[in-house]
Amino acid sequence: MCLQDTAGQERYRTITTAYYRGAMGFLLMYDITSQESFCAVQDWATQIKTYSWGNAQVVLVGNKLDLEEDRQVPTEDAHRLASELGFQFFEASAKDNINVKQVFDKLVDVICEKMSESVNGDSSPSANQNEASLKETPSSSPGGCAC
Ligand SMILES: Nc1nc2c(ncn2[C@@H]2O[C@H](COP(=O)(O)OP(=O)(O)OP(=O)(O)O)[C@@H](O)[C@H]2O)c(=O)[nH]1
Repeated sequence: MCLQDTAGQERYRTITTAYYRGAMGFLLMYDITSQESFCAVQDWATQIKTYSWGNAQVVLVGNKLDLEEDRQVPTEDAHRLASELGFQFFEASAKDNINVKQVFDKLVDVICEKMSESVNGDSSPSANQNEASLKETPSSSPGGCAC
């Protein structure tokens, strides 16, 4: 398994999209103490849908669960957005090692499920199909985000 950590900053966006092609899965992370980072999730999802292979799987992860007292993003909002986008969803803390293993296990699981569906002829992975796994942009403003 090869893991790439792409830069989250806007100015590196053109570079990071080059890494999307060929990726079988994505961990799309936001910070539960930052509404701004959550508001960017929809944009990242669109980027992934545009530049990745059609069968790429995504797990949405709200990080910094150890900072519950500073939470700005309600779990329900993120859960709703993940459902709308067709993503798995976890809250985690890299700092306190909460749900870190589970996040990676889930991503590998969903990738393997998709691969076995492909082998069984339910879908075929090919570059830039983009329609197989990633749902279209939700019609309404996702997750009550005010951005
Ligand atoms: N409290 C807490 N802080 C964290 C956690 N994960 C990361 N941080 C801190 O958040 C800051 C940003 O972490 P990074 O790993 O640089 O975040 P990033 O999203 O990779 O940043 P980019 O390089 O812009 O993509 C650092 O100060 C980390 O120490 C966490 O689970 N809990």
